[in-house]
Amino acid sequence: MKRVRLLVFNAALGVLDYRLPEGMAIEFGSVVIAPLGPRQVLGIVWEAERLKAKEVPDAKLRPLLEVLPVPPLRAELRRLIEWTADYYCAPMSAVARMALASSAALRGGTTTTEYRLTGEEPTRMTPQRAAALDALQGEQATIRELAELAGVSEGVLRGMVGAGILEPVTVDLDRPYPAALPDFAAPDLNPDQQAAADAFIAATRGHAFAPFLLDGVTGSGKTECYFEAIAEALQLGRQVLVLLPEIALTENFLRRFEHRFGVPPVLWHSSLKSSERRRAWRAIVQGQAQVVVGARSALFLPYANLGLIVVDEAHEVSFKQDDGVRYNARDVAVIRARFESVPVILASATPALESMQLAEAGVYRRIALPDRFGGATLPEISVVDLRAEVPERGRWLAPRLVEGMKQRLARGEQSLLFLNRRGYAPLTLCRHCGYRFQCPNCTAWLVEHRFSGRLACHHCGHEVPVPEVCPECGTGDCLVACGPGVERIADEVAEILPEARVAVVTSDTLNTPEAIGAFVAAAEEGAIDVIIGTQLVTKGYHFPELTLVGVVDADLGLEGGDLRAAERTYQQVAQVAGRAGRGEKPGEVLIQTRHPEAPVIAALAAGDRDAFYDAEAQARREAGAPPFGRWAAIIVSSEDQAEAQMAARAIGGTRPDHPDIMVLGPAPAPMALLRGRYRYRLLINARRSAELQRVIREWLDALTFPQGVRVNIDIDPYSFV
Ligand SMILES: Nc1ncnc2c1ncn2[C@@H]1O[C@H](COP(=O)(O)OP(=O)(O)OP(=O)(O)O)[C@@H](O)[C@H]1O
Ligand SMILES: [Zn+2]
Repeated sequence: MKRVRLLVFNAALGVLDYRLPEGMAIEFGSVVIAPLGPRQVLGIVWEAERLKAKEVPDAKLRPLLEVLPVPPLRAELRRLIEWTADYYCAPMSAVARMALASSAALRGGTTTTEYRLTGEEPTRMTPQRAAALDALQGEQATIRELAELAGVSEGVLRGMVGAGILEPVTVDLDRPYPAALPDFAAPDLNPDQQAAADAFIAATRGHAFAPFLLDGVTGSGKTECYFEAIAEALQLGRQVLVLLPEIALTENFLRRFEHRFGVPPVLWHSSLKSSERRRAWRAIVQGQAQVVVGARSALFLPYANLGLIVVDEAHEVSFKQDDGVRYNARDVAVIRARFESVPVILASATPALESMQLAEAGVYRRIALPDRFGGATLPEISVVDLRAEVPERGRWLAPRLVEGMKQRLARGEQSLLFLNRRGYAPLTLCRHCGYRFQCPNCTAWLVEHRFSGRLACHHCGHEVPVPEVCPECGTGDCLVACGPGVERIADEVAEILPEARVAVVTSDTLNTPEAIGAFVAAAEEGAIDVIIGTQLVTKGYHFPELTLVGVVDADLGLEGGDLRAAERTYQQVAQVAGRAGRGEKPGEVLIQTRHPEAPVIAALAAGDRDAFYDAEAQARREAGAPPFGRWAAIIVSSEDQAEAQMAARAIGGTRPDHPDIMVLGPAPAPMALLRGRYRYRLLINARRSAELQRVIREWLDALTFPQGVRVNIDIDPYSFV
């Protein structure tokens, strides 16, 4: 009899033993189906000595049912799953789920059925059918996805299939992706770039763990350098993973990649259609997908023969996942590279302090690109002290910035205004009674969006139409907007530069690949004079005619208790400043602030990056903050406030007594109510030497909580709300 230990996809059970039936062939990493009570469960065959399970006598073991027809997860990936679960105190099954990503892809079947419009007019028209006809032009997807797109029920669409208005199409999931050509359009690199590329190429050939920090100023051509390493991996027949911080950047990357290698890379992100997802996953496990570019979820996929990992814009906070498994994709990418014995390149113009520190300690090899490519110079940065240079009443742009924009418009150049606030105004209140619009589910104001005529919560998605009268006092026409969002700045620009063509760029307006593509094309063609955007436009883009950048409110990021607030402000402003003057014409940056004396603003104005990093490192060292000490958070939540508070107190009351660990709280979270759940937080500060995870696990494992209470552990937290 042979015993098999499974990691099962059920967080409560975790690990279970089974019997291997006669004639069934498995290996470690095989993906299998096993019985669980009256149901079935997915599992991965694991090394028994690495997973603890409840001892069950042989006679009681039930047999495995089936081995799925996919390659077993390789040992390197199994080790990564173990490491991630252990480090982030997450269930292993939750981590492993990210490797499998699509249960449909596991189930044989190399084709699937999608539907599209036939062009046939319905003989019986209904409002739903009309809506579907309208929304589904040019679309092809499963019934469920089409129903979502069109906002009608699946039943309506099935009826349309019956009536011949929609037709099925068989999609081949194993049709190969076209081959990328390493020599399609190789650039001439300048000497610095060549040195960087040579180091990356040698490491890629070497097939050993080699972490790099590619620290190059904005516009230095970091992408071109790591493209050379990708070309080398392609020559060697090895796969490459490129992680980008957000989907919005992939469109731009795609175009550059295609320009360099002749074909687009394979995309991976959360909004892929199910057929695209299945096709990509299968090509990834079979090694046919050569270069995969994606958001952080691409990190755990079962690559057949990974040869290189690139993390671009590696300083970005969005690499940290803030729900489910709370991992940092940048850090786990380095760990994956170590298990896979491959190089990993972290690229950024504004590296995280943590990465700088590791480079200084010699753990990462730092490769510098100190100059912009092609003789372009870094922009001239100056500070606009809003206390001295006051914008006109009811306006937000200081006269100097307005003047600069007028000049750019007259010269046919572009300006970019950065304000990290979506919508029209962050707070709306009643002039008559002072009523403030607040989200019923969250500790947050509702943000007015004039484009859509709605008040929206940016945390839970709650939305209401902007009311005619105040819901509190019933007065009409009494709502006042407080503070600016990008939409309000757009109104101001329309008043001061009525002839300017303006694009507002936020996740509300740029939410599809088509919209992003159209924006980039318009900006490149010079069809846009003024871009007004959130952090979405701060990085990655290259518009040669853009010569003026205005930071509308540099103080915004410094509010709130985030321990990395100064660093984040530095990065955002330096990145957005880096969009100016990338072509032949020099760039200018104006930073509006009420605190010109703040160290981060002063460092930005002086262009003194080292001074900023030194001061920041010093402050963190004194606070025992990362990378010198460590933080962890425990977040307790429940729909019942008393229950949440009690659970938080129980945790606080049993805090470990440990010389290297300090526990702060529990206290109500700054976001005390989020999506209808009451939240309490504990913050843990530890020395690097403390076995932080073990201490937290033992501490919490000893407690039991009511059903409705969720206790989340956040190791190396970025969010302090
Ligand atoms: N060797 C080269 N030959 C031709 N064009 C180049 C070369 N190096 C860089 N460029 C061009 O210069 C521009 C800036 O390069 P790139 O966008 O890679 O810079 P970056 O370092 O990633 O900047 P950022 O951090 O600001 O995004 C791009 O349009 C790129 O195509
Ligand atoms: Zn809300």
